[in-house]
Amino acid sequence: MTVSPYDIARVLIEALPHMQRYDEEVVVVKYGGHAMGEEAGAKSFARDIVLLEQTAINPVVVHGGGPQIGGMLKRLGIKSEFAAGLRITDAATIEVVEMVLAGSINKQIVGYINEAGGKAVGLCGKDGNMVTARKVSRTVVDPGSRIEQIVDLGFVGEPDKVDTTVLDEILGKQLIPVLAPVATAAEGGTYNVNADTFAGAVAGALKAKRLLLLTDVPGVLDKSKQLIKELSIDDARRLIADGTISGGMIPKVETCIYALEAGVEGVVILDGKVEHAVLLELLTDHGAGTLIHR
Ligand SMILES: Nc1ncnc2c1ncn2[C@@H]1O[C@H](COP(=O)(O)OP(=O)(O)O)[C@@H](O)[C@H]1O
Ligand SMILES: CC(=O)N[C@@H](CCC(=O)OP(=O)(O)O)C(=O)O
Repeated sequence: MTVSPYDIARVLIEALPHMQRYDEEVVVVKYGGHAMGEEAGAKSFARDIVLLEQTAINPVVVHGGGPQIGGMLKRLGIKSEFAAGLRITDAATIEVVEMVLAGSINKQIVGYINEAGGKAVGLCGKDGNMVTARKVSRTVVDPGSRIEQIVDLGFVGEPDKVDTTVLDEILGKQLIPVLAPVATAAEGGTYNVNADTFAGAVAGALKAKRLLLLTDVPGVLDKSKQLIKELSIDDARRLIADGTISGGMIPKVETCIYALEAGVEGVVILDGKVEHAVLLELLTDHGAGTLIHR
C-alpha cells in the first residue's frame, strides 16, 4: 500500500485535536514485562514515546519486568513464589529485583528512547526519595484447608508517599523519565513494588491527564470475552464483585480506581503488543482498550 503525502497530511490534521487536548499534559505509561516482548516491539514503543514528547505531551514511563526477573532468578537458581499476585521477596530476591528492574531493563528502555532521538532519564523510586513505601502483607486462603493465612511477603512495599520534586525538575524540559518500580522502604532499605501500583501512585501524585496500563490482553473483557470499551468506577467494582474481573486484572483495575480517585482524569488498560497502541489511544479517534473514568 502506498501512502501519498496528502494522506500523511490528512492523518496529521486528524491528530491535531488530540495533540491539543494533551498539550503540556502529563501522561503516565506503564509498560508491563509481558507487553515488552520482542526487541522490535520495544523499539517501536520507544519511538511512540518520543513522538508524544515531540508533540508537547509530557510522557512518564513506568516499566515492569516480572517475567524478566523470573528468568534471572531461575538462572541464579533462586526459587520464586507469588502470593495474591505479588512476588514473595526475600533478601536474595530483592537484590536481583533491583538489578533487573533499575539496572538492565531500565537502561534498555532508556537506550531505545535515546536511539529514537529522545532524551530519557532512567530513575527508580529511590532517586530523590521519589517513592517511599510501607511494607505490605496479604491474606490468602489455603486451597486445601480453606484456612486464611497472613503471608509475609518480605521486601514488598506499597507506595506511601510520592515526592515529585525530581519529576517536576525533569518534565517540560524535553526529558523523558523512565521509572523502575523499586522504592525506598520507610524504615530504610529497598522495597519491591508492583509496577501497576507504582504507576498509579506516580500518576496520582502528578495529577496526570491519562494513565495507560499496557498489558497483553486487549483491555477488560466481559464474560463472553468481548472488550469493554468504557467503564465507570462503579461498573469496575461491580465486575470485580461478580467475578468477571479476576486474577492479575484485579490489582490492575484497583490501581485504576485509586489513580482516578487521586485526580487522574482517565485510565486506559490496553494491549501493549499491538503496534503503536499508545499512539492509537492518544492521538486517534479510535481508542485502543478499556477507558475507566470517574
Ligand atoms: N475480565 C478480564 N479481562 C481481561 N483480563 C482478565 C480479566 N480477568 C482476569 N484477567 C487476566 O488478567 C491478566 C492481566 O493481568 P497480568 O497478567 O497481571 O498483567 P501484566 O503482567 O501485564 O501486569 C490477563 O492476561 C487475564 O488472564
Ligand atoms: C511485588 C511484585 O510482585 N513486584 C513485581 C515488580 C515487577 C512488575 O510488576 O512487573 P510486571 O508489570 O511486568 O508484572 C515483581 O517482582 O515481579
